[in-house]
Amino acid sequence: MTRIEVLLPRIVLLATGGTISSRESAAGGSRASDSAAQLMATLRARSTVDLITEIKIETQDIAVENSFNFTFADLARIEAASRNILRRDDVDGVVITHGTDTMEETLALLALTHDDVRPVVFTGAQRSLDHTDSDGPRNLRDALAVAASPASRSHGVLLVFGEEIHAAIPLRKTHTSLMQPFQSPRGGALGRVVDGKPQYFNEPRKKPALDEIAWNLREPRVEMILSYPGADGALIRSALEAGASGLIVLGTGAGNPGSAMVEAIREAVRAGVVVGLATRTLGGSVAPIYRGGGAIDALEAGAVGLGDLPGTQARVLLALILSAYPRDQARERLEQWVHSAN
Ligand SMILES: NC(=O)C[C@H](N)C(=O)O
Repeated sequence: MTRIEVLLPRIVLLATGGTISSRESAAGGSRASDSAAQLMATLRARSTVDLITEIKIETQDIAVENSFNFTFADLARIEAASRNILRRDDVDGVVITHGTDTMEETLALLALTHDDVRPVVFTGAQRSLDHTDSDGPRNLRDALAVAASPASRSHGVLLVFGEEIHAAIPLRKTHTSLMQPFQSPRGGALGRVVDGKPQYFNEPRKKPALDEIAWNLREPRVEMILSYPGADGALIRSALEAGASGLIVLGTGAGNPGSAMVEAIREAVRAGVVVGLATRTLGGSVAPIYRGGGAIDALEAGAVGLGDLPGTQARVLLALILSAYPRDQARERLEQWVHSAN
Protein backbone atom coordinates (compact mmCIF):
# COMPACT_ATOMS: atom_id res chain seq x y z
CA MET A 1 0.00 0.00 0.00
CA THR A 2 1.51 3.35 -0.97
CA ARG A 3 2.06 6.08 1.65
CA ILE A 4 -0.74 8.09 0.01
CA GLU A 5 -3.17 5.17 0.22
CA VAL A 6 -2.41 4.77 3.92
CA LEU A 7 -3.71 8.32 4.41
CA LEU A 8 -6.98 7.80 2.51
CA PRO A 9 -10.14 7.49 4.66
CA ARG A 10 -11.58 3.97 5.00
CA ILE A 11 -15.36 3.69 4.76
CA VAL A 12 -17.37 0.49 5.21
CA LEU A 13 -20.48 0.27 3.02
CA LEU A 14 -23.20 -1.85 4.70
CA ALA A 15 -26.08 -2.79 2.39
CA THR A 16 -29.54 -3.79 3.67
CA GLY A 17 -31.61 -3.68 0.44
CA GLY A 18 -34.26 -1.15 -0.57
CA THR A 19 -34.91 0.54 -3.89
CA ILE A 20 -31.24 1.54 -4.18
CA SER A 21 -30.50 -2.20 -4.54
CA SER A 22 -33.63 -3.07 -6.54
CA ARG A 23 -34.32 -4.18 -10.07
CA GLU A 24 -37.44 -5.24 -12.00
CA SER A 25 -38.15 -8.87 -11.10
CA ALA A 26 -39.25 -11.62 -13.53
CA ALA A 27 -42.59 -11.86 -11.68
CA GLY A 28 -43.11 -8.12 -12.25
CA GLY A 29 -42.55 -5.36 -9.74
CA SER A 30 -39.31 -4.14 -8.24
CA ARG A 31 -37.38 -6.33 -5.76
CA ALA A 32 -34.18 -5.73 -3.80
CA SER A 33 -31.42 -7.73 -5.47
CA ASP A 34 -27.98 -6.09 -5.57
CA SER A 35 -25.24 -6.53 -2.96
CA ALA A 36 -22.97 -3.80 -1.62
CA ALA A 37 -20.21 -4.88 -4.03
CA GLN A 38 -22.65 -4.70 -6.95
CA LEU A 39 -23.73 -1.21 -5.83
CA MET A 40 -20.11 -0.10 -5.92
CA ALA A 41 -19.60 -1.64 -9.38
CA THR A 42 -22.65 0.28 -10.66
CA LEU A 43 -21.38 3.47 -9.03
CA ARG A 44 -17.97 3.09 -10.65
CA ALA A 45 -19.61 2.48 -14.02
CA ARG A 46 -21.94 5.50 -13.74
CA SER A 47 -20.13 7.91 -11.43
CA THR A 48 -19.53 11.37 -12.88
CA VAL A 49 -17.22 12.26 -10.02
CA ASP A 50 -14.12 10.09 -9.82
CA LEU A 51 -14.39 10.15 -6.07
CA ILE A 52 -13.80 6.49 -5.50
CA THR A 53 -10.04 6.80 -5.82
CA GLU A 54 -10.04 9.15 -2.82
CA ILE A 55 -11.68 6.67 -0.43
CA LYS A 56 -10.84 3.10 0.57
CA ILE A 57 -14.19 1.30 0.51
CA GLU A 58 -15.03 -2.07 2.04
CA THR A 59 -18.41 -3.71 1.43
CA GLN A 60 -20.64 -5.78 3.74
CA ASP A 61 -24.19 -7.11 3.33
CA ILE A 62 -26.65 -7.67 6.15
CA ALA A 63 -29.89 -8.02 4.17
CA VAL A 64 -31.28 -7.68 0.64
CA GLU A 65 -34.81 -6.71 1.59
CA ASN A 66 -37.31 -3.91 1.10
CA SER A 67 -37.54 -1.97 4.33
CA PHE A 68 -41.34 -2.26 4.53
CA ASN A 69 -40.69 -5.88 5.61
CA PHE A 70 -38.26 -4.98 8.39
CA THR A 71 -39.07 -5.79 12.02
CA PHE A 72 -37.41 -4.44 15.15
CA ALA A 73 -35.19 -7.56 15.03
CA ASP A 74 -33.84 -6.39 11.63
CA LEU A 75 -33.25 -2.88 12.98
CA ALA A 76 -31.32 -4.37 15.91
CA ARG A 77 -29.17 -6.46 13.51
CA ILE A 78 -28.33 -3.36 11.46
CA GLU A 79 -27.39 -1.45 14.64
CA ALA A 80 -25.19 -4.34 15.82
CA ALA A 81 -23.43 -4.56 12.44
CA SER A 82 -22.68 -0.83 12.45
CA ARG A 83 -21.44 -1.03 16.05
CA ASN A 84 -19.14 -3.95 15.17
CA ILE A 85 -17.68 -2.06 12.21
CA LEU A 86 -16.89 0.91 14.46
CA ARG A 87 -15.03 -1.34 16.92
CA ARG A 88 -12.22 -1.23 14.32
CA ASP A 89 -9.75 1.65 14.74
CA ASP A 90 -8.90 1.66 11.03
CA VAL A 91 -12.45 2.62 9.96
CA ASP A 92 -13.32 6.32 9.49
CA GLY A 93 -17.05 5.98 8.92
CA VAL A 94 -19.97 3.79 7.86
CA VAL A 95 -22.42 4.19 4.98
CA ILE A 96 -25.67 2.20 5.24
CA THR A 97 -27.89 1.74 2.18
CA HIS A 98 -31.52 1.18 3.23
CA GLY A 99 -35.06 1.36 1.89
CA THR A 100 -36.67 4.76 2.36
CA ASP A 101 -40.07 3.48 3.61
CA THR A 102 -38.89 2.77 7.15
CA MET A 103 -35.47 4.39 7.09
CA GLU A 104 -36.55 6.94 9.72
CA GLU A 105 -36.96 4.19 12.30
CA THR A 106 -33.52 2.67 11.73
CA LEU A 107 -32.02 6.18 11.68
CA ALA A 108 -33.67 6.82 15.06
CA LEU A 109 -32.33 3.58 16.58
CA LEU A 110 -28.76 4.29 15.54
CA ALA A 111 -28.98 7.97 16.53
CA LEU A 112 -30.21 6.95 20.00
CA THR A 113 -27.48 4.34 20.54
CA HIS A 114 -24.53 5.68 18.48
CA ASP A 115 -21.85 7.21 20.64
CA ASP A 116 -18.83 7.70 18.37
CA VAL A 117 -17.32 10.78 16.72
CA ARG A 118 -17.13 8.92 13.41
CA PRO A 119 -20.14 9.40 11.10
CA VAL A 120 -22.77 6.81 10.21
CA VAL A 121 -24.46 7.95 7.00
CA PHE A 122 -27.66 6.46 5.62
CA THR A 123 -28.77 6.74 2.01
CA GLY A 124 -31.10 5.08 -0.46
CA ALA A 125 -32.96 5.80 -3.68
CA GLN A 126 -36.42 6.61 -5.00
CA ARG A 127 -35.78 5.01 -8.40
CA SER A 128 -34.43 1.47 -8.85
CA LEU A 129 -31.12 0.63 -10.51
CA ASP A 130 -32.72 -0.29 -13.84
CA HIS A 131 -34.48 3.08 -14.08
CA THR A 132 -32.69 5.14 -16.76
CA ASP A 133 -32.38 8.03 -14.29
CA SER A 134 -31.86 6.20 -10.98
CA ASP A 135 -30.86 8.50 -8.11
CA GLY A 136 -29.11 5.61 -6.33
CA PRO A 137 -25.54 6.04 -7.65
CA ARG A 138 -25.55 9.82 -7.01
CA ASN A 139 -26.93 9.37 -3.49
CA LEU A 140 -24.37 6.63 -2.75
CA ARG A 141 -21.51 8.76 -4.11
CA ASP A 142 -22.61 11.70 -1.94
CA ALA A 143 -23.07 9.52 1.15
CA LEU A 144 -19.53 8.14 0.78
CA ALA A 145 -18.17 11.69 0.40
CA VAL A 146 -19.98 12.87 3.54
CA ALA A 147 -18.84 9.82 5.56
CA ALA A 148 -15.22 10.30 4.44
CA SER A 149 -15.14 14.04 5.18
CA PRO A 150 -13.49 15.19 8.43
CA ALA A 151 -16.21 17.90 8.56
CA SER A 152 -18.77 15.15 9.32
CA ARG A 153 -17.06 13.97 12.50
CA SER A 154 -19.08 14.54 15.70
CA HIS A 155 -22.20 15.11 13.58
CA GLY A 156 -23.69 11.78 14.70
CA VAL A 157 -25.94 9.70 12.46
CA LEU A 158 -26.88 11.41 9.20
CA LEU A 159 -29.10 11.00 6.16
CA VAL A 160 -27.69 11.99 2.76
CA PHE A 161 -30.34 12.13 0.04
CA GLY A 162 -31.04 14.33 -2.96
CA GLU A 163 -27.83 16.35 -2.34
CA GLU A 164 -29.03 17.24 1.20
CA ILE A 165 -27.55 16.27 4.56
CA HIS A 166 -30.07 15.77 7.40
CA ALA A 167 -29.79 14.86 11.08
CA ALA A 168 -31.30 11.48 11.93
CA ILE A 169 -33.82 12.89 14.44
CA PRO A 170 -36.39 14.43 13.97
CA LEU A 171 -36.88 13.23 10.39
CA ARG A 172 -39.66 11.63 8.40
CA LYS A 173 -40.42 10.47 4.87
CA THR A 174 -43.14 12.85 3.64
CA HIS A 175 -43.51 12.00 -0.07
CA THR A 176 -43.94 8.74 -1.96
CA SER A 177 -41.99 9.58 -5.12
CA LEU A 178 -40.09 12.91 -4.98
CA MET A 179 -36.32 12.65 -5.42
CA GLN A 180 -36.03 14.27 -1.99
CA PRO A 181 -38.81 12.55 0.03
CA PHE A 182 -37.47 13.40 3.51
CA GLN A 183 -38.15 16.42 5.71
CA SER A 184 -36.60 17.54 8.99
CA PRO A 185 -39.58 19.16 10.78
CA ARG A 186 -37.38 21.60 12.61
CA GLY A 187 -34.73 23.69 10.91
CA GLY A 188 -34.44 21.66 7.70
CA ALA A 189 -31.21 20.25 6.33
CA LEU A 190 -27.84 20.49 8.10
CA GLY A 191 -26.06 21.00 4.80
CA ARG A 192 -25.72 20.11 1.13
CA VAL A 193 -23.41 18.05 -1.02
CA VAL A 194 -21.93 20.27 -3.73
CA ASP A 195 -19.70 18.68 -6.42
CA GLY A 196 -19.16 15.68 -4.19
CA LYS A 197 -18.16 17.71 -1.13
CA PRO A 198 -20.26 18.30 2.03
CA GLN A 199 -21.05 21.91 2.93
CA TYR A 200 -22.58 22.27 6.43
CA PHE A 201 -24.60 25.37 7.23
CA ASN A 202 -26.27 24.14 10.43
CA GLU A 203 -24.90 22.41 13.50
CA PRO A 204 -26.82 19.27 14.51
CA ARG A 205 -28.91 19.80 17.64
CA LYS A 206 -27.30 17.49 20.16
CA LYS A 207 -29.75 14.62 20.36
CA PRO A 208 -29.17 12.91 23.67
CA ALA A 209 -28.13 9.31 22.99
CA LEU A 210 -29.52 7.03 25.66
CA ASP A 211 -26.73 6.26 28.11
CA GLU A 212 -25.07 2.85 27.83
CA ILE A 213 -28.15 0.72 28.48
CA ALA A 214 -28.79 -2.93 27.84
CA TRP A 215 -31.70 -2.74 25.44
CA ASN A 216 -33.53 -5.40 23.46
CA LEU A 217 -36.01 -4.14 20.88
CA ARG A 218 -37.56 -7.60 20.57
CA GLU A 219 -39.13 -7.42 24.04
CA PRO A 220 -41.69 -4.60 24.38
CA ARG A 221 -44.75 -4.31 22.18
CA VAL A 222 -45.26 -0.65 21.29
CA GLU A 223 -48.20 0.24 19.05
CA MET A 224 -49.00 3.46 17.14
CA ILE A 225 -52.61 4.61 17.14
CA LEU A 226 -53.86 7.37 14.84
CA SER A 227 -56.60 9.81 15.86
CA TYR A 228 -59.30 10.59 13.28
CA PRO A 229 -62.98 11.67 13.28
CA GLY A 230 -64.91 9.01 15.20
CA ALA A 231 -61.84 7.40 16.83
CA ASP A 232 -63.47 5.85 19.88
CA GLY A 233 -60.47 4.27 21.62
CA ALA A 234 -61.24 0.70 20.50
CA LEU A 235 -57.81 0.34 18.88
CA ILE A 236 -56.12 1.46 22.11
CA ARG A 237 -58.10 -1.14 24.06
CA SER A 238 -57.22 -3.80 21.46
CA ALA A 239 -53.53 -2.89 21.77
CA LEU A 240 -53.76 -3.37 25.53
CA GLU A 241 -55.37 -6.79 25.02
CA ALA A 242 -52.54 -7.64 22.60
CA GLY A 243 -50.04 -6.99 25.39
CA ALA A 244 -48.72 -3.56 24.44
CA SER A 245 -46.55 -2.00 27.15
CA GLY A 246 -46.21 1.25 25.24
CA LEU A 247 -48.42 3.33 22.95
CA ILE A 248 -47.70 6.26 20.64
CA VAL A 249 -50.94 8.16 20.01
CA LEU A 250 -50.86 10.40 16.91
CA GLY A 251 -53.24 13.21 17.81
CA THR A 252 -54.83 15.52 15.26
CA GLY A 253 -53.36 19.00 14.94
CA ALA A 254 -51.13 19.92 17.88
CA GLY A 255 -51.75 16.52 19.52
CA ASN A 256 -55.55 16.51 20.04
CA PRO A 257 -56.78 12.89 20.30
CA GLY A 258 -60.49 13.61 20.91
CA SER A 259 -62.49 12.94 24.09
CA ALA A 260 -63.13 9.23 23.48
CA MET A 261 -59.43 8.61 22.83
CA VAL A 262 -58.47 10.60 25.95
CA GLU A 263 -60.64 8.24 28.01
CA ALA A 264 -58.87 5.22 26.49
CA ILE A 265 -55.48 6.86 27.15
CA ARG A 266 -56.49 7.29 30.78
CA GLU A 267 -57.39 3.58 30.98
CA ALA A 268 -54.05 2.62 29.38
CA VAL A 269 -52.03 4.74 31.82
CA ARG A 270 -53.95 3.27 34.77
CA ALA A 271 -53.07 -0.19 33.41
CA GLY A 272 -49.37 0.75 33.60
CA VAL A 273 -48.89 1.36 29.86
CA VAL A 274 -46.55 4.24 28.91
CA VAL A 275 -48.28 6.54 26.41
CA GLY A 276 -46.49 9.09 24.22
CA LEU A 277 -48.50 11.83 22.51
CA ALA A 278 -47.30 12.86 19.02
CA THR A 279 -49.01 14.64 16.16
CA ARG A 280 -50.32 13.08 12.95
CA THR A 281 -49.38 16.26 11.07
CA LEU A 282 -46.14 16.32 9.05
CA GLY A 283 -44.56 19.16 10.99
CA GLY A 284 -44.67 21.23 14.18
CA SER A 285 -44.92 20.17 17.80
CA VAL A 286 -47.49 18.81 20.22
CA ALA A 287 -48.76 21.76 22.31
CA PRO A 288 -51.20 22.02 25.26
CA ILE A 289 -53.70 24.39 23.63
CA TYR A 290 -57.11 22.68 23.88
CA ARG A 291 -59.20 20.99 26.56
CA GLY A 292 -62.37 19.07 25.73
CA GLY A 293 -60.52 16.14 24.17
CA GLY A 294 -57.43 18.12 23.23
CA ALA A 295 -53.79 17.69 24.20
CA ILE A 296 -54.25 19.29 27.66
CA ASP A 297 -56.68 16.50 28.62
CA ALA A 298 -54.45 13.79 27.12
CA LEU A 299 -51.42 15.05 29.06
CA GLU A 300 -53.47 15.28 32.27
CA ALA A 301 -54.58 11.68 31.60
CA GLY A 302 -50.89 10.70 31.78
CA ALA A 303 -49.63 10.82 28.18
CA VAL A 304 -46.12 12.22 27.66
CA GLY A 305 -45.95 15.06 25.11
CA LEU A 306 -43.33 14.24 22.42
CA GLY A 307 -42.68 17.72 20.99
CA ASP A 308 -41.78 17.54 17.28
CA LEU A 309 -40.61 13.92 17.40
CA PRO A 310 -42.32 11.94 14.60
CA GLY A 311 -44.46 9.11 15.94
CA THR A 312 -42.47 6.54 13.94
CA GLN A 313 -39.26 7.59 15.66
CA ALA A 314 -40.92 8.00 19.06
CA ARG A 315 -42.01 4.35 18.87
CA VAL A 316 -38.34 3.27 18.59
CA LEU A 317 -37.38 5.53 21.50
CA LEU A 318 -40.16 4.18 23.71
CA ALA A 319 -39.32 0.55 22.83
CA LEU A 320 -35.66 1.16 23.76
CA ILE A 321 -36.65 2.74 27.09
CA LEU A 322 -39.21 0.03 27.95
CA SER A 323 -36.66 -2.71 27.22
CA ALA A 324 -33.93 -1.08 29.31
CA TYR A 325 -35.68 0.36 32.36
CA PRO A 326 -38.23 -0.94 34.88
CA ARG A 327 -41.80 -0.05 33.86
CA ASP A 328 -42.22 2.40 36.76
CA GLN A 329 -39.18 4.40 35.55
CA ALA A 330 -39.99 4.30 31.83
CA ARG A 331 -42.46 7.20 31.76
CA GLU A 332 -40.00 9.48 33.58
CA ARG A 333 -37.14 8.41 31.28
CA LEU A 334 -39.27 9.26 28.24
CA GLU A 335 -40.11 12.67 29.72
CA GLN A 336 -36.42 13.30 30.48
CA TRP A 337 -35.38 12.46 26.92
CA VAL A 338 -38.04 14.71 25.36
CA HIS A 339 -37.16 17.56 27.72
CA SER A 340 -33.42 17.28 26.95
CA ALA A 341 -34.08 17.06 23.21
CA ASN A 342 -36.29 20.16 22.93
N1 LIG B 1 -37.44 4.03 -2.06
C1 LIG B 1 -37.40 2.90 -1.32
O1 LIG B 1 -36.35 2.44 -0.93
C2 LIG B 1 -38.73 2.27 -1.01
C3 LIG B 1 -38.65 0.77 -0.80
N2 LIG B 1 -40.00 0.22 -0.89
C4 LIG B 1 -38.07 0.39 0.58
O2 LIG B 1 -38.30 1.03 1.54
O3 LIG B 1 -37.41 -0.61 0.67
